[in-house]
Parts: sequence; structure tokens; C-alpha cells
Amino acid sequence: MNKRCAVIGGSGFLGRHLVEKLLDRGYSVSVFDIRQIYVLPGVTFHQGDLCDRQALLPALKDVSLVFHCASPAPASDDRGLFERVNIQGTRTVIQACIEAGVQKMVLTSSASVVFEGTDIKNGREDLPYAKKPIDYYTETKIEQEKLVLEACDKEKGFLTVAIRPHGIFGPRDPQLVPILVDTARRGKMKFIIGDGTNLVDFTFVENVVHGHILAAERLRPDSPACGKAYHITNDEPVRFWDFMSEVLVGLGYAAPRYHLPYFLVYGLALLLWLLALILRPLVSFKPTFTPMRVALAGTHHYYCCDRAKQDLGYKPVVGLKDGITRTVQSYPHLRKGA
Ligand SMILES: NC(=O)C1=CN([C@@H]2O[C@H](COP(=O)(O)OP(=O)(O)OC[C@H]3O[C@@H](n4cnc5c(N)ncnc54)[C@H](OP(=O)(O)O)[C@@H]3O)[C@@H](O)[C@H]2O)C=CC1
Ligand SMILES: CC(C)=CCC[C@@H](C)[C@H]1CC[C@H]2C3=C(CC[C@]12C)[C@@]1(C)CCC(=O)C[C@@H]1CC3
Repeated sequence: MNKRCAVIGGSGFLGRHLVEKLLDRGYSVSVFDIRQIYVLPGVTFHQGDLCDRQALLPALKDVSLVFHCASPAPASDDRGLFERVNIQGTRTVIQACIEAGVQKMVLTSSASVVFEGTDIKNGREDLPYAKKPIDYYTETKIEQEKLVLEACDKEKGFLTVAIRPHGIFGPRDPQLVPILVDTARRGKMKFIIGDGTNLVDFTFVENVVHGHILAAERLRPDSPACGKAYHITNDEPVRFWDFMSEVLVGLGYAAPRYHLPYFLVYGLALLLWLLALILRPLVSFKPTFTPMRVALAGTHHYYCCDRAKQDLGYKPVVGLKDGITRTVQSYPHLRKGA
């Protein structure tokens, strides 16, 4: 097995952290992404759309291991785009990998594939996929995971595994902290949705990277990981609103204080989402409090990662407190008054 791998989505938040760690561990890396935003020794860049097989093939040349962590951002809420990239595009990635002789593929899936907006406490990987996924992102992540796990074929020498992280945060995250701060700056982060006691997983990006690399290195024909999905979390469920408050206060903003009933906010979010959908041809507006975000903010959703501990030898490498401190320090430009 050579130490040349490819990271599809390697310009993104998780992808770039993964590339940096792979380089530290002596891999040479081929990055495939729709955009190029950095240059690093040991990395060759291939810019293109993963739905284009001809564009993918040069990036997979002499590569034995592929990490697929590209996806449109959940905030885009664009059904056509999610279906094209996450479903058809993933089919194309699998075909291209087989054609190029890649032996192993690690998919970044999401723990949300089992989330339907109701409480999940210590959820294990054998929970059924969401029958009524809340958004198009989740709907297409489910199909994507199925495609990748079903493609695992020991006879053909193509092994696959899926990592299901939850609530990734850390330096350079374009989503969680920036959206939180933007919401606070617009004066909309004063309210706690529900009673504020709901526990959730937030996972520091380096733990997610660690889970991916362990999965890749443990994936062999005789390994229990073949064709399986693994939750990767910080293994420290935290109250959603305590986590948000810690980040906000760390950046100089006030923590939310006033409570609003969960079902009232969820109903309003659903109404706004429908309105945005109906009016889309005339005006375009993106509500901050989408049904998915409200559901995530007001329910329990934390997952058990015993399977990853047992099969992959996984253990978080950065604790939650440390992760929050490092994250807050990495956003000086988002501090209040900056
Ligand atoms: N962030 C989180 O909390 C969680 C994320 N995940 C999963 O982790 C993975 C990485 O997420 P994250 O790093 O946060 O996301 P990012 O948006 O930061 O990274 C994804 C990268 O993929 C690129 N990309 C999108 N479409 C294509 C395409 N058609 N062809 C090539 N490249 C493309 C993006 O480019 P561009 O930005 O231009 O679209 C971006 O550079 C995703 O699969 C996501 O579903 C799972 C659980 C939680
Ligand atoms: C209520 C509100 C507006 C809070 C601001 C923070 C949110 C933007 C994040 C809180 C939980 C995050 C999360 C994701 C995106 C950002 C949040 C909603 C994901 C949906 C990203 C993609 C996934 O696969 C699952 C994540 C769950 C947690």
C-alpha cells in the first residue's frame, strides 16, 4: 500500500485539516476540489467538479486511498445541487475510484442521517436512517452513505467505510461560529429555544480527522470496518445552549437568556421556510432559523462512539474545553467590536 492518497473536498474546512494531518503522517496528497485556496508542499491540486469523471481521474492516478469529504453547504438548501453532487457525484467518484484502481475509500457522512427532529440519546449506528429527513442535505447524505457502503467489495479489492461526525467545530470553520456570530450581531441570539437542557455532540475538527485516518489505516479485507459506518464525536455531550453561550461569551457577546417554547419556534421556522420556497421566483431570502437549525437547537442529539473505539481504536485527542478555547482564539476578527 503506497502512502499516496486523495482528498476530495480538500479545500474545505474538514478537508484542509485532514490534508495537514496526512502530510504530518508522511502521506503525499492529491487534493480535488471545486476551488483552490491554499498551496502546501507535498500537495498537488486538481481543480474541478466531482461530477466530472474525466476531471477526477488525473487526481486519482497512483492513489491507493481516497477520502471523500466534499458536499455543498447545508445552508444552500438547493435540492438540485445536493442531488447532483451528493448522489450522482458520489456515484461518479465511486466509478472513477474503481477505474483508477483505488483500494480504499473513506466517506465523510454525518450523524444526522438518523436525525428526524426528535430526541436521540446515545444513538448507535444501528438506528434506522431517517424516514422523514428534515432537509435536502440530510436526504442526500443518506443516499450518499448507502451508495458508498454498498460499493464495498472485497472480491474486487475496493473497500469502503463511512465516518459520521456530528457538529464539527474548530479553527477556519465557515459555518458554526460565523453563523452564530452573525446571528448575535443582528441581535437574534437573545433567546434559548426550549428549556435549554438538551444535550448534543459538538466535535472538535482534529478528533474528526483522527477518526478518518484510523478508519483508513484499519480498513483491510479482514477488518470489521468494511462497509460499515462509525460515529465520531468528542464523547462529551454538552448542553447545546451552554456550548453556544461559551463561544459567544468567549468572543465578547452576551449569552442568550430568554426562553421561547420549542414548538412555537419550530412552527414559525417551518412557515418561514415554506414562504421562502413559494416566493423564491420573486424574492430570495434565507431565514436564519431554519426548521433543521431549530430542531438541532431544541432536541437531544448525541451519539455513542463505542463501535469506533472497539473496531478502530478511536479515542478523542482534544477535549471539548480545549477545543472551544482554541476555536475562540482562532477568530479574532469575529470578536465583538473587531
Ligand atoms: N461541518 C459539520 O458540522 C459537518 C460536516 N459533515 C460533512 O463533512 C464534510 C466536510 O464538511 P465541511 O468541511 O464542513 O464543508 P466545506 O463546505 O468546508 O467543505 C466542502 C468542500 O467541498 C467542495 N465542493 C462542494 N461541491 C463540490 C463539487 N461538486 N466538486 C468538488 N468539490 C466540491 C466545497 O467547495 P465550495 O465551498 O465552493 O462549495 C468545499 O471546498 C461534508 O461531507 C459534510 O457533509 C458531516 C457532519 C457535520
Ligand atoms: C440556532 C442557531 C441559528 C444557531 C447557530 C449555530 C448553527 C448554525 C449550528 C449549530 C449546530 C450546527 C450543526 C450543523 C450546521 C451548523 C449548526 C446548525 C450541521 C447541520 C452541519 C452538517 C451536518 O452534517 C450536521 C450538523 C449538525 C450541527
